[in-house]
Amino acid sequence: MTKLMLVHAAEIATPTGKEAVSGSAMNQLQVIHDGAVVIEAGIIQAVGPTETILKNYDSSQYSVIDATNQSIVPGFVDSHTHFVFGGYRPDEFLMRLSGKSYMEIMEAGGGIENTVQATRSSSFDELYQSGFERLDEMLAFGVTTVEGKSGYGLDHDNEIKQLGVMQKLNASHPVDVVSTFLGAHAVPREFAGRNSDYIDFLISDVLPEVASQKLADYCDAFCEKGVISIDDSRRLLAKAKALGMRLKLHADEIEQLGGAELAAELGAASADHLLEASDTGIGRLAEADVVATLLPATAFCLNKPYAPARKMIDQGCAVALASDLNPGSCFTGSVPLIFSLACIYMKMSVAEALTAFTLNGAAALNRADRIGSIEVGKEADLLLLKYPSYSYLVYKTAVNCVDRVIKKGKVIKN
Ligand SMILES: N=CN[C@@H](CCC(=O)O)C(=O)O
Ligand SMILES: [Zn+2]
Repeated sequence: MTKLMLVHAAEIATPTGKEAVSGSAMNQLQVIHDGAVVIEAGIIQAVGPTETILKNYDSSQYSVIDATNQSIVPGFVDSHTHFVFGGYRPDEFLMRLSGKSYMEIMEAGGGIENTVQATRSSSFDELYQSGFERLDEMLAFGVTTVEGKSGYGLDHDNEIKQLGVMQKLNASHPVDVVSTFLGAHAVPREFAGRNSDYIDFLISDVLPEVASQKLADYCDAFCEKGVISIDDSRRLLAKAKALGMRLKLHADEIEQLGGAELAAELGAASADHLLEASDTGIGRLAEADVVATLLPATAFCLNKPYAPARKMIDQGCAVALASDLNPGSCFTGSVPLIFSLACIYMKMSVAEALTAFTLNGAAALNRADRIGSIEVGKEADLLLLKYPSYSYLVYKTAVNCVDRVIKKGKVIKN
């Protein structure tokens, strides 16, 4: 049994609780100075001042890490990514730099469809290998749990292939992978102009297998003008819910369609993007306890206005932050970049951003009872930062502050 003790951390900073934290409570962290954490069998046994912990626990029975001059925060939970895919799309990035919009590129046959072709022609092993390397990169930023979506297969076999890759990555990589079925990411060429027929196909030919074989925990749709309509999203997600799956929704990213309202109506775990969410939609998310997952690196890469995080928190929403790592709109999983964007441009406090990237990310994956905070009984997913306070996550601007990563009580990145 691995027994680990971290002592003399300049600061242990964590949100607390077993569910999403909303509104003004997002700003309330528990901060312990000269703190210690006791871990046995991957589970946190005690957290407190080092002096108290050393009185109650015999340190000679533990591997001890001296965290002097360092701070400890929970492992980051990146609750929205598309990290399993074939091929790259740098040409589209350059097209956007010279003025083309994301939707113009997609409508001209590029965008997601490009990655669909490359993913279909990639083998399972190729996707597994590149997925593994991307998880390594995320781990280096302190991400200990990641959500990954299918949605680059858009046919039966290739959607199942992507989900299978994520299942194997979850079993073999130290980072935990939570899978989402995003067959409704776009309408593939074979179904061009027959959007509702494509949703019928997903409902009859793919979704039942995904649900019954437990290939994904969540079902999601890119609910956007010209992609998947509100009605088709509702039909698909209602069916997924009836089959026992939990729901997410790409909502109100580019146009205000009422995606936030739909996510609330269906009781989704999260509504994601929300750059254009209406005031009514924001109110509904707060009422229905749907986590508002914001992806500022995407707004940054697309040069769009950021989601109204301040308004959402002030209106009582639980906000999560995630990367949206994908080969098109946002090819970065940079946690430090996201902290900077959230605090400098979205007016979140560093404490709110930390809550958003840990406990609320965990809540967006229905795992807040197990991960997302440094509390007795939770899995020991912790980060030792190179600096003495969590405020350096923003103060040391856009630079990785993570020194060591502890996953389920084991040091996995030194
Ligand atoms: N908006 C839709 N899906 C992704 C982009 C996927 C892609 O362009 O490949 C997103 O969340 O940003
Ligand atoms: Zn996405």
